Amino acid sequence: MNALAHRRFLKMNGLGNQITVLDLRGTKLKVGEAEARAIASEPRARFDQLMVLHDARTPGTDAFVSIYNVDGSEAGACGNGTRCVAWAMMADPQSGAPGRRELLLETKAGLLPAIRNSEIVFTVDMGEPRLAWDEIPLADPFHDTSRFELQIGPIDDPILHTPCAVNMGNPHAVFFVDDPYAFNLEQIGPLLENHPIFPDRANIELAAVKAPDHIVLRVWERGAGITQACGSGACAALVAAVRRELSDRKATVSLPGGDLTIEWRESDGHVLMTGPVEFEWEGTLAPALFESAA
Ligand SMILES: N[C@@H](CCC[C@H](N)C(=O)O)C(=O)O
Repeated sequence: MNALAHRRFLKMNGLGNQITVLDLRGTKLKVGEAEARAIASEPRARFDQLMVLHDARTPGTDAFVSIYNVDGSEAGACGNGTRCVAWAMMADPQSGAPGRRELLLETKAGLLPAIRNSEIVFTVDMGEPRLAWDEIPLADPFHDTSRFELQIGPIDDPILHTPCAVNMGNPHAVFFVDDPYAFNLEQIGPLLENHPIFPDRANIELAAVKAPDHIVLRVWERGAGITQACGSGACAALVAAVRRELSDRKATVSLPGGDLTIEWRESDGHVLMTGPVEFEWEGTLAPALFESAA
């Protein structure tokens, strides 16, 4: 395979979460922070997250996936992007493996089995949430991360306070509120994402439990800002709601871009995320974008 050939990319979305899938399997090419930012500046390849496919590293897996936010930072998990990768590998008429209904992906956060339920609906096993303070990670040793001390706004009348921390392959802080749309997330999001309590920064969720099986959610994403949907954020919100005894272990999570079904499975503690993907267009990226990493 010629490493300097133009590389095909797929522009997709998962409930409006903008995803670009770039297949570098069969090459030694890599994308780093600078390359990710350069690709994000290409109008047709612009993304919230870039999913880069590499040859499998672990026997039994189908591909290793590197994940980048639009600011160039690397993430361990992206639920919506993983469903898009599953479509690209199982259903894309050009590169998909026809007939394949299951595959096993690997990211730096671990193994992610994916199942194709129908033409565009996929379930990803997002694994077990990590809940200890140093696994989130938090800067201070909170014994109970289901309600830890953090607030913004006036000390005696905070705007938001006492979130629940969950690591779903990436760090999340879930604030329970009555109406997620009543907050200026554009303003609050960056303050909380970069709060010193989060040494690796964090994704910030505003969640309202409307019924034991229904959560309304908005997310400020680390490295990407407000997105239409965040799959790992939806998983974190469900896990946080169960930890607070606010919801059932299976619920619909309604995001601005649409609904995901999330289940925190009792039998093995894994979190399953089910939802659709949409293919938008394909294009090619010039080799110059990868030269520095070749
Ligand atoms: N949109 C994603 C989450 C992507 C990663 C996140 N911004 C981070 O840096 O942790 C999803 O669907 O899970």
